[in-house]
Amino acid sequence: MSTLQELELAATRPKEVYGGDAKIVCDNLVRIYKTDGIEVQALQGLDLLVRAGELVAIVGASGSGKSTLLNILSGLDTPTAGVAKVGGYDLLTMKGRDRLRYRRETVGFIWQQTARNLLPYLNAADNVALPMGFAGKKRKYARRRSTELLDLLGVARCADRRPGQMSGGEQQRVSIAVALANDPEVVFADEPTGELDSATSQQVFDALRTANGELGVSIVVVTHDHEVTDQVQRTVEIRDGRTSTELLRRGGEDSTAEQFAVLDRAGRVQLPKEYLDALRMKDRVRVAKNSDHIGVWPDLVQGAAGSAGSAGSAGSTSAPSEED
Ligand SMILES: Nc1ncnc2c1ncn2[C@@H]1O[C@H](COP(=O)(O)OP(=O)(O)OP(=O)(O)O)[C@@H](O)[C@H]1O
Repeated sequence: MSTLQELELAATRPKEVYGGDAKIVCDNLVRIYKTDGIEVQALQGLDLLVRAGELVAIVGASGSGKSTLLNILSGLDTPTAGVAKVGGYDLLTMKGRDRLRYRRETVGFIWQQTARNLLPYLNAADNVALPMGFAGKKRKYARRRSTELLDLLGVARCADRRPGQMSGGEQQRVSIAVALANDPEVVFADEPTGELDSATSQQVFDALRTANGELGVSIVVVTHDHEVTDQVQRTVEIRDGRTSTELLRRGGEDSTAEQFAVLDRAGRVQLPKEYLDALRMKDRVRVAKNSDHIGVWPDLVQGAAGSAGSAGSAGSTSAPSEED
């Protein structure tokens, strides 16, 4: 039993903060839309951590909640409940002036439609210099940084061209330079290659990787395209408003990706639907702890009887084999 002194000490000890020093922390994020009295839970307790310097893809089918998440992380929408923090900004409590500074200096954006990224009547150099002007940077500095960024992303030749005089891939690479102009901590890219062919998409991803590697900026790419997995080290899948599985690519470019399930703070794991369907797992599964893994088996008795909820049935199934 704890002494009073021990309890007092525990109470004064700083609590461990979820996510620690992660650049993006989403903890049990909920967004409910209400239209005509009908509620839609677009995000249903989403957890996500993105560390400094990571290049992460967030994928999900249409309606899974990607745009909702992106709108919250970009400061355009406010979540209903939960925690959402980016670069130290609390997105639930952030107000007017902070919101402006956050959107101008802490994060950068690349949208699918070029028209949202670049002004058609400015050349590439001026497009990149523009956000620096808004942030109060000197013209000379803006010029120099604009040249450096266009050079880094392989589009120095476009400096004097307007968007209409560039290819789609060049426009997106200039858009990356615009997003990086104010040296943000995180860049969000919404379907950045959605309108491009695969060779051009490759160039855009090469540019994103260069920005990530050379400048150390965290980059989050949101897309419905699962092929993106080949381009990044970590892919997080959203399903039904929650992060479900992660694919991690450890090692070099040619390494194969390993699939992981997300384990939340309450110990919940969402198993991939195809695994559940293949083994006809429903309502309840048997679990057993082994020295180095936890096994999960279908409840065979329940499956055979077609019944759900009969107490004790899990205990009466045959013992799982160690091969699983
Ligand atoms: N403004 C809104 N009002 C009501 N429901 C909404 C609103 N925006 C999104 N939803 C609903 O929330 C859920 C998640 O939508 P969201 O747009 O975030 O998904 P998504 O993964 O971005 O889909 P897509 O790839 O098609 O853009 C969907 O069921 C959608 O119908």
